[in-house]
Amino acid sequence: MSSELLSPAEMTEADRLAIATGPLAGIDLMRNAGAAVSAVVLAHFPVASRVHVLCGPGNNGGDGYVVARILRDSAVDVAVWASGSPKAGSDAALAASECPVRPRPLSEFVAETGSIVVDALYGAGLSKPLSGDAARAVEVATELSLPVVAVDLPSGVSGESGQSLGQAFRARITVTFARKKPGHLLLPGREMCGELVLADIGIGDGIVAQLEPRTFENTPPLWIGNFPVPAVDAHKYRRGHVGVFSGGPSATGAARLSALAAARSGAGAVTVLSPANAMQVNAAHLTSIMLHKSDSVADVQEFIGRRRPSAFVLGPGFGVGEKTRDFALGVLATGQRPDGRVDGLVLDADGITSFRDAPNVLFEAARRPNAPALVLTPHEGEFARLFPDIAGDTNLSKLAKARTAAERAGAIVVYKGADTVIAAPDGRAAINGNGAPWLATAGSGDVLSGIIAGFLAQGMPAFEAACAAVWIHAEAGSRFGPGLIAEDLPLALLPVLRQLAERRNEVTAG
Ligand SMILES: NC(=O)C1=CN([C@@H]2O[C@H](COP(=O)(O)OP(=O)(O)OC[C@H]3O[C@@H](n4cnc5c(N)ncnc54)[C@H](O)[C@@H]3O)[C@@H](O)[C@H]2O)[C@@H](O)CC1
Ligand SMILES: [K+]
Repeated sequence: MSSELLSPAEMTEADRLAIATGPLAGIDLMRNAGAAVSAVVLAHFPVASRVHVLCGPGNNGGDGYVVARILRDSAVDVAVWASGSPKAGSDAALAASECPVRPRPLSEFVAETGSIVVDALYGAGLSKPLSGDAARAVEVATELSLPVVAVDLPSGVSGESGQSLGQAFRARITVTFARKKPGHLLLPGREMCGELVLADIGIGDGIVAQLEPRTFENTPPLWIGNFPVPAVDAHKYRRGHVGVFSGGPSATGAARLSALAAARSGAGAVTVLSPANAMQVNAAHLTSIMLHKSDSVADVQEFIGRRRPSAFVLGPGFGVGEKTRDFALGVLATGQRPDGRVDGLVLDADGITSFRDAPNVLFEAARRPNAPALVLTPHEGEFARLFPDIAGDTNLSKLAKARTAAERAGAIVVYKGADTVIAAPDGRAAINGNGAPWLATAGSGDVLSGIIAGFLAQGMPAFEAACAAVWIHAEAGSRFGPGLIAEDLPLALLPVLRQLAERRNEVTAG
């Protein structure tokens, strides 16, 4: 499955395995990589006056020497600027020996407007910030606004984290090999890469499978097989019943947004659980969505026992405090009760913040055997409240942070942002790449929580439910575009859901 992502270390291992297994040798993979990059350069910049290929000392530089040879063979005016020379006997040294363009030292690098830069300085092997000649080369390219085609990764960007420690190339196009890396999707890496091209260099799916990757790009193939489509004889309660907790009389809108989203994502029934003093305002705004008074944990338990909801949303507009903690722990404790177990709880916003002083109480409840699946949906600030030490660890990427948090909490963690990461306690994680700035609008997160609960209620496993919801929410937002407000989102889901339902049917039929 090509939604797998490989860390730089995993990619090195994939290279090693592929070479050990044959039939391709290291130099063949390098020639394929160089050929893929040259094809991109020729296709995108057919009238470039000159191509400057910057070659580092490792295999990334090796790819660069192949590019220079192929472009020269295609009658392109090519200059090669080298930082150090490849180790004797390496694939890169062989590629350099086959390159007819005599390299000049990177320290003398000069370029002219109208030319193109191929950045083959460092890729997977980047081990420290760019300095000296490499940093100056970034400045030259930036100053002249030269289009940069990056080999594997823009030099200076970490394939692991997407962070750049110092200077880094900002590429127009990045050509990577076999599988994308986390740094291609995590910010700011995603932006530094420009357009991303994934090239097959002959590392087979079987080789990648041997590594058992646990990180994925969040795209439909990851979860379409679990995407819920109602059976012909569907009954509304068999399509799942979602309960959404409403805040007090002046904070009811968030819960209604969640409720509407849960309903639109296919839950057969949705109930807003409202404090007595907000019943009237909720009643005035609800039609197909049901309303139930609930002021205490006992009220919630009575509702669960009688109405058998399968998933809850708690947090949007609910307020921070003891009542929130009691309700969350009450729902999680249904795993220990004979009279109605709930499948899942989505804890968002105030639901998360309420546990800032006692996160372990929440995590212990989520870890108890048979407990409902807990899905936490923090943005950066909320994440730091629940996991201050993880949030503050500058050695961890956003991916590693979400993964560590999920393991600690025994919960699915949806670490929101323009590069949302979804992580499961079993180590799986997905990075979302279809986010759009239009989604940064009040109430957008409430809608996301509702979609997750809607899928949980329909029996989708929690990791897949969270991944699907994040992708669909982002897709709906980016298709809607400018002017989007949260009220628009539940309806904007429809064309996205329709296409997915059709695709799911094809998967089932096929
Ligand atoms: N056989 C293979 O392993 C293949 C590798 N490929 C290419 O090989 C690359 C990885 O090659 P390498 O592992 O040799 O790593 P790199 O070529 O990315 O860099 C390794 C070298 O650069 C030095 N270095 C790293 N960061 C530096 C910095 N900021 N300043 C100065 N020196 C620095 C390291 O000490 C090391 O000597 C991939 O990105 C890809 O482009 C492709 O050719 C496909 C086949
Ligand atoms: K590079």
